Amino acid sequence: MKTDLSKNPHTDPALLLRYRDRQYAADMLAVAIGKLNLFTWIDRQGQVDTSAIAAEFGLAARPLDVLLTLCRASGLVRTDPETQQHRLTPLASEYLVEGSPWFLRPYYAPIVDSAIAQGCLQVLQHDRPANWQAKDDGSDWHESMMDEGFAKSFTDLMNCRGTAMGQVLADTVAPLIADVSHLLDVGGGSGIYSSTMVAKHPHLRATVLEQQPVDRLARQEVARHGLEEQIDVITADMFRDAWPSPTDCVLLSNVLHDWDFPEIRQLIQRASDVLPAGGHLLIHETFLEDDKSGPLPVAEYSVLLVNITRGKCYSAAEYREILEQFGFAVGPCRPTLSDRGVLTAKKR
Ligand SMILES: C[S@@+](CC[C@H](N)C(=O)[O-])C[C@H]1O[C@@H](n2cnc3c(N)ncnc32)[C@H](O)[C@@H]1O
Repeated sequence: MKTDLSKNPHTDPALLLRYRDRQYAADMLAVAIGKLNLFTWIDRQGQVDTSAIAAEFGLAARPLDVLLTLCRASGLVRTDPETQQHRLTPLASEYLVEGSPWFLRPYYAPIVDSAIAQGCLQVLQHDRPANWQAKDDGSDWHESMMDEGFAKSFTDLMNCRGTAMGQVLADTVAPLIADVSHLLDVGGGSGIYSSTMVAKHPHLRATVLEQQPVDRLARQEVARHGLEEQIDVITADMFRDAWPSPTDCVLLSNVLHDWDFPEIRQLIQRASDVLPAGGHLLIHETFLEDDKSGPLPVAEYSVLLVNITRGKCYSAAEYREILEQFGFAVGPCRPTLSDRGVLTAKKR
């Protein structure tokens, strides 16, 4: 059935997405409390920096950053902005330190050995994404996306989320899109963001760049919306193949959070290479606050991402630093819908 993509919802589905997006956070906390006894150790030290925690528990940098972000956002740890030393808050001191009369470790015992908690511990120690929802074949999300059945189900997941979000994104960037003629939607999934953008801004043309087998799903969806004249879908590897040009606006929607810093730099460099001076880059994501003390829903979502992908949630400040290195003048980060936002940058 064809959807009117120019029609926005009247409500924000944030609560519904948060239930799903926070699914791994409780188990990650259970590991910190029940397996590592992290808070008792920090209490005994008084204050510690990240490298001391990594060395004591043998934890990898990417997942440890996600865990500490969750602890800050949950009001359990405070990090001094000058020294980057971590200390417990009174909440953690009272309830998460062995010897306290109010110690809550037994409360987490039922989930400390759950499949998700075991995955969290593996990721913390080995920096390897566990499998997607304990899939039997042990594939991580990136490998699973090559499988036709998994790719269909996950693309459906992103597509249903993207319909409302794409409409709001298209409105949020409307002043900027007025001067854009061709959008390149890299890792565009079902093409829903190109579709909503074109539906709202009929002067616009778009290209969705996707890998197999998602490219076929994108073609089907674009056809279902009757937008084949305005949107084409090309099959390419975003890291290896040339990005199509000319384009005056690149969209990276929910793509960078799948990757670690080397891949993020590579994708931003490729965007910089393909854009003319004055061209735009739109990063549509869940952004952490610059000091990584929240927001809690984004810190919780980051736990899910670190478990299933090679990425996590980043702050706008982290993206800003890379964007400036690759010749972008970075604009504001504007909220869109459901804890998401868009960071805009203009090629100098
Ligand atoms: C998290 S999804 C985001 C989809 C869509 N942009 C959205 O916001 O819903 C990431 C997408 O990147 C695609 N992708 C991953 N690696 C890729 C590669 N090497 N080349 C092209 N696309 C890739 C995946 O197939 C997937 O559709």
